[in-house]
Amino acid sequence: MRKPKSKKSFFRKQRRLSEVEEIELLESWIGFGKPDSGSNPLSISPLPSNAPIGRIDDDSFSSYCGSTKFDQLPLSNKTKEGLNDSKYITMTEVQRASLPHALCGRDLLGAAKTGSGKTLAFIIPVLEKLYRARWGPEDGVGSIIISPTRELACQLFEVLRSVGKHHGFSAGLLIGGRKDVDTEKKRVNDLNILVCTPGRLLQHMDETPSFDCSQLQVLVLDEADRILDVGFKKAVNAIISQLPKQRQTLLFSATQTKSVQDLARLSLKDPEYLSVHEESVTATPNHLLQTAMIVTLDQKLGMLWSFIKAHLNSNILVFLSSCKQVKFVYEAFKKLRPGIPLKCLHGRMKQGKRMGIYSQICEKRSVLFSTDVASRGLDFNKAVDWVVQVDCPEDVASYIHRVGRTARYHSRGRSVIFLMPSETEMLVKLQAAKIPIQFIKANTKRLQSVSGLLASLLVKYPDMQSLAQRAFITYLRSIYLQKDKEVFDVMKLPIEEFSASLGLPMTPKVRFMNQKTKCKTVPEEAYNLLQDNDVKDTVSKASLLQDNAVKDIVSKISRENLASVNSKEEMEDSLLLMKDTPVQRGVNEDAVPSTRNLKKKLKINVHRPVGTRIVFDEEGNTLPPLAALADTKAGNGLLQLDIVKDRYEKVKEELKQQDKEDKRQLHQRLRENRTKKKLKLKRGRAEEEEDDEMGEEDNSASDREETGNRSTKTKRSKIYFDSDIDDNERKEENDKMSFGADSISLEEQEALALKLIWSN
Ligand SMILES: Nc1ncnc2c1ncn2[C@@H]1O[C@H](COP(=O)(O)OP(=O)(O)OP(=O)(O)O)[C@@H](O)[C@H]1O
Repeated sequence: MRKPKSKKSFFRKQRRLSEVEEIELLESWIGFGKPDSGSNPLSISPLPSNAPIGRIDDDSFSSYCGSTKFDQLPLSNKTKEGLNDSKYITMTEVQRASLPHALCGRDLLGAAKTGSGKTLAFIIPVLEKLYRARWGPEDGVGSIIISPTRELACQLFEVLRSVGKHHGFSAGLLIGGRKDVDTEKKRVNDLNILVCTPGRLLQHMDETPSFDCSQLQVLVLDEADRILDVGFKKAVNAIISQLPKQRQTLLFSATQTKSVQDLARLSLKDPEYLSVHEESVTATPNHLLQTAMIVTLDQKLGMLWSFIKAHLNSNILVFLSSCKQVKFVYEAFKKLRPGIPLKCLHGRMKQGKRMGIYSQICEKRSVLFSTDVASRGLDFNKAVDWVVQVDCPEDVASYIHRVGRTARYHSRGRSVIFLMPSETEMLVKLQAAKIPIQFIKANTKRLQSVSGLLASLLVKYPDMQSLAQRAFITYLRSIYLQKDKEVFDVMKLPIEEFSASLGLPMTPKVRFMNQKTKCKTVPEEAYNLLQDNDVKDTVSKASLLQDNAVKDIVSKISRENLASVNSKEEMEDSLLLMKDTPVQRGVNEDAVPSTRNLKKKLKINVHRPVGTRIVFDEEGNTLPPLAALADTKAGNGLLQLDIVKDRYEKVKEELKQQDKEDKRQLHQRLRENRTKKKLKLKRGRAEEEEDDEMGEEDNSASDREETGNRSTKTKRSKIYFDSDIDDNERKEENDKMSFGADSISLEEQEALALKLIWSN
């Protein structure tokens, strides 16, 4: 709802200085007209008397373009002091390129690699613009900085606080997940700079009566392409419709949008497009060493576990595709105790906890399991050594942002992505986007399988079983919902093996997957073409076909196009081997990490008897081998295996029954709860009506309170989604709302309505 224009604008006009006064003011604090030709090699030309406030003429503009240090720019002393205190002396490339334009008041689209210092490129102009306009508390909101996630908003707020600490502006952090909305509502209009997520900002625009942005001077969208993305489309359109058109707009991201439609929504005025690293050989930071491995879905967790065990002294950021997967892997690995602190971060966590995790990861060696909530903008104090992408990102932009959490500013970093054989098309896309990746193989001697351990955990901790089931379903759903069908095909996934790899005794039903189409993925003729009987016995049909797909894709990638990477020795690692890199050597089919070989070598132990005791050493290693299977190697192996299989089947059956019973009980409980809630609501309304009749003579204060309460009771509150609950989860919520398995049937609803009528 657009509010009527306040009287403030009128007073502000009255307060505005004459042009001459403005120029004098500028001169007094930025030293125009007094070039220090002695110490400063780049003397600053005086501002012409007719230059509008906040703009630099063409001559002086070009001299600023050559500046390399912040103190060579016409910045206020307060900003300069703030920069000095924060140890920002020399400008980065993106700052050098964008600051002169932004200080001229131009609209900007800035694109530069991750970790290249884009934050200061918009924080400084925000401070300067308001300073030049002599913004004060009574002027209200002068600048809005929008970030797609809460953590990033907090980080931006901290940078603003440290660089702007000598200024007198008030700034506020408006993000979801905070309960004190009412306090925020009272104070939001006194703030000059808002750092916020789209959901919370829109909530204030809609619900806070005094909220006024009509005087806005600068709008900043950090991670602009994400904010202009479909996920935020409605919220952003609603926000922009309430902002004045006369403003400066700054858009920054490592993967900038050029979509005319997107930009039209922002009504940019003759914007400058600065793509700082467009000429660069790579789209990712130069100090980042990127690798890829072919890992089948059922081997992912074993590979991740082995990776963590091989890098116990590193800070590792692990990306998974959904909150539920993060929860499961985090809980399971925590119980298996790898010997390094584990943390998790996802959109479903309480805000306080999320912030705690974020600051902890900046300090210690640890492993952080996260959804894409941590993929954009977060700096982690340059502390991340490794980025591991267990699940493939949705697109190239996502990949760039994820790996960009390491190798920030001048620091080094490494990354590895686990690609399933069916996802190798992603490599072609990454290569086309100038991302240099080396293929690596795992050192099979160091690989440890965890599926057996997980199966035991699931028996020991029943809660873990539902976590595993949900992780399984949400993963498949996330693949199913992916837009890029060239890369993501849920029908190509080895579902049974995946389920077993999570330790599940049986494969959960996946409603959205049609079994018939599933069979189509592996045509019988294609399988028969493979003559190797030995292989036929041991390897699933699906993985064989996927092997061929890998080879096809790898052959597409030409050696010449790959940018040079650091020496092999540097990358040789105890777990990751660089020796056979088919991408670099050209096509060598033998060198392609075959799922067949991996499968043999990994020996995933899905048939280990459930409930077998696991013994750990002090580092969290399991003490091998598990007795039952060790015996199979001995003479009585077959007999032992039969016993184990029998027991496994029995437990499987028991769990199946238990599962059915649990589901039945859960449904019953949900039904009861709903009935209770409805009855309670009904009773509450009846009481209120009674109170109304009795309390007609109450004083006005209590009347007001009553009206307020009632309005909150009857008002259907709007849901402001925060960005950082991942899209899949959101879709899932919607699914639940519309087709929820637990929703009551029509008959039940009718019965319930009758019950309510009779109870009156
Ligand atoms: N001029 C500078 N001098 C020294 N350090 C700097 C400078 N500018 C930025 N940095 C540091 O570089 C790191 C990355 O900066 P920043 O977070 O702004 O990068 P970014 O380009 O916004 O990254 P992303 O694309 O991931 O959001 C930060 O730790 C920041 O403190």
